[in-house]
Amino acid sequence: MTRPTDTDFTFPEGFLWGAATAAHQIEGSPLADGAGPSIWTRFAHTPGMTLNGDTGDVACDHYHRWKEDVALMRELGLQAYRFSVSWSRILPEGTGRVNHKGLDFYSCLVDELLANGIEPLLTLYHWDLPAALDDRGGWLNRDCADWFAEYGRVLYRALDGRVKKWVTLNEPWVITDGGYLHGALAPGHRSRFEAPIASHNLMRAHGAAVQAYRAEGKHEIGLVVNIEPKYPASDSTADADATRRAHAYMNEQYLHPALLGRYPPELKDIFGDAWPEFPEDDFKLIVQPLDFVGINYYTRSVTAATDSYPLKAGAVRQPLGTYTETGWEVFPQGLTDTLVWFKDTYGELPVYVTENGAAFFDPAVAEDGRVRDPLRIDYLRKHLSAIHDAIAAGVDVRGYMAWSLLDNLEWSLGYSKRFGIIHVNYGTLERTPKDSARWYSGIIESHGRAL
Ligand SMILES: N#[N+]C[C@@H]1[C@@H](O)[C@H](O)[C@@H](O)[C@@H]2O[C@H]12
Repeated sequence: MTRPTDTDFTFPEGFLWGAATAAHQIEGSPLADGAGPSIWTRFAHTPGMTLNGDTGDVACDHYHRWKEDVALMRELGLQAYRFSVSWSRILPEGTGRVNHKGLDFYSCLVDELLANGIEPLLTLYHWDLPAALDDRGGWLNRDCADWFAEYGRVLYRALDGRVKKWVTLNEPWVITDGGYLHGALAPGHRSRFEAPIASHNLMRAHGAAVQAYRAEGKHEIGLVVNIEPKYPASDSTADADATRRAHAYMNEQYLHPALLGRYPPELKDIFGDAWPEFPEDDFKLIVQPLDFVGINYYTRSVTAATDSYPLKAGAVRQPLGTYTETGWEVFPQGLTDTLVWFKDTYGELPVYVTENGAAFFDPAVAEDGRVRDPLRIDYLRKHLSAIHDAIAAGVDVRGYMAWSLLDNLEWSLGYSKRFGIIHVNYGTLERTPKDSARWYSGIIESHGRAL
């Protein structure tokens, strides 16, 4: 990675600098104003499912503090804010009756963002399926494509024009690997037979939501995936094969159907008799022209053959590596490699880095009011430089959303991991911009030249 000089280091004109969150992780008040429960409301209230029994009942109380949070975004000079909508605030039963108080919350948030010169990037689905739809089979029910398109249409009609960048799904790999294969995330299923069905239906729902947008909307829509580049632990055939399987399973399983209209062949090997024969017609729905793809990047995996189920591949800890609080290696080159791989594999489609960040053990707010988080500044600096290297290599990267705006609910890990550039005191809910927020503010102001 080259260390740029001030003169030659620029990000493209219009490169969008922002931060990201998700509804269930920050809002709190999951049942307020007529909202219905989601699978995460249920999952977190099921004993043993989350660390310390942590729930999203309060979270960062963004549901009541959204104006304060937008003011903080303005203070930091954010140009964009990526957030998600809680489906069951809009449609408490998942389909049918619209809860207008829920719609009003997001309409007011969007207006406040726009009034402060901040562009909204709206994610339709960031893991919090209405519980009422899970009762009808959730992502295992092929009707989910119609449900999701109906939900999208309600939001498109209400917000399109004020919202000009839409995302259908956030990280379908995590939704199925966590929620249907290994059971660590809501709805907590553990089935190698269910996981491929949920994955496929998520992609059908993605296609249906994009189709619905093309009929209603006039702006941009895309898909957000998490990509973790895989590097073989040795030059053995076993490790090379394991790396190929892991790459296909995590990195190609959703982009291939969405952009190429087919699954990577390794998936049939991985799932064996649990891999269904999907109707060819499904791919006509799944493949829809996209305006961009969002890539969430956190780390890499040095991959070796293991007896893990069903992948038979696993990550090898690097003895000289630097690791975050979530056990992820800090490897900025992996972001450059990922962005170049995306362009080489899928072509010239515009890309946003829609999440990038790290959990470190942050100190409390000091007496001088600062939260000193040098490791996060170093992480963000190196990954922004890595993006610049990818841009220099010809990748059309359009923006960067730091994960996350606020310390928040890290799903099953509860409040134990802090990813925010803004510290949240979970007792008082007081917000304090960390040193990394002040640093990032300077990066935005200099359009990256201060890196
Ligand atoms: N873990 N972790 C941090 C972060 C998670 O908080 C987000 O909700 C996901 O989109 C993605 O997994 C990344």
